[in-house]
Amino acid sequence: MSGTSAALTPPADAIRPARHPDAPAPGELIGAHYEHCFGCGGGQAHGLHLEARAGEGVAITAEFTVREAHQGAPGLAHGGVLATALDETLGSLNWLLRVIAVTGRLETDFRRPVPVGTVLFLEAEVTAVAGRKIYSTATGRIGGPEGPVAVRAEALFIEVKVDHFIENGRPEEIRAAMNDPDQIRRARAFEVNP
Ligand SMILES: CCCCC/C=C\C/C=C\C/C=C\C/C=C/CCCC(=O)SCCNC(=O)CCNC(=O)[C@H](O)C(C)(C)COP(=O)(O)OP(=O)(O)OC[C@H]1O[C@@H](n2cnc3c(N)ncnc32)[C@H](O)[C@@H]1OP(=O)(O)O
Repeated sequence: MSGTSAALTPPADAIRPARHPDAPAPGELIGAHYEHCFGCGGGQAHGLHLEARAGEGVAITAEFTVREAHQGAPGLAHGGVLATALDETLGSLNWLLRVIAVTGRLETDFRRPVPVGTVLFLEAEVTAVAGRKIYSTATGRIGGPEGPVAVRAEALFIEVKVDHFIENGRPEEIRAAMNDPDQIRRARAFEVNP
């Protein structure tokens, strides 16, 4: 059973997404946007350590290896962790648009169980943009990049100003992120439409 709610259907006046001229080249690895991000950061021992690469157009590919810490049922990935992998991959798309955006809505279909040790091959693309609303879709396959679909998602991201993080985040982490010596990561965390 699957379907998409009305909130994830772009309005009639939505436009096609435009890849930013300075977006990373297709095939280029997109590093972590934040060291302590549970989805992509290297500083999270039990995090997903998801690795994403720029694709053609406004598309991303990513890989995530399910580890013991990611179980829900014995030997199987937790559904929330799989949703995180989809969310993280979808979130990385915004780097190709050079827009800061947060997940407003994420609808997920779980089609096959995903055992520990499995590599999840993810693909995501932006399908439409309407004002601050960014519509996107993602799939996660097992057994190889062309393998069967285990999970898929439709999402709505909402563009925000950097103030969203500064006003809502905990001051300790905000200060530390602003002082990050990695200039690219700092820019990804805090620049708006550079
Ligand atoms: C330490 C700093 C680190 C900073 C990192 C920052 C950036 C990183 C840069 C690059 C990113 C790279 C990778 C990212 C990887 C991460 C992936 C994970 C992403 C996440 O995991 S991120 C966390 C979860 N996420 C939230 O924590 C959001 C909580 N939420 C809110 O903060 C507000 O809710 C907000 C801002 C979303 C909207 O609030 P708002 O006041 O600005 O705007 P408003 O409500 O008016 O909505 C405007 C229009 O969107 C429609 N709309 C809104 N929400 C909707 C919904 N759910 N369903 C259907 N439609 C919706 C309205 O209906 C209206 O539509 P209309 O314009 O047609 O009326």
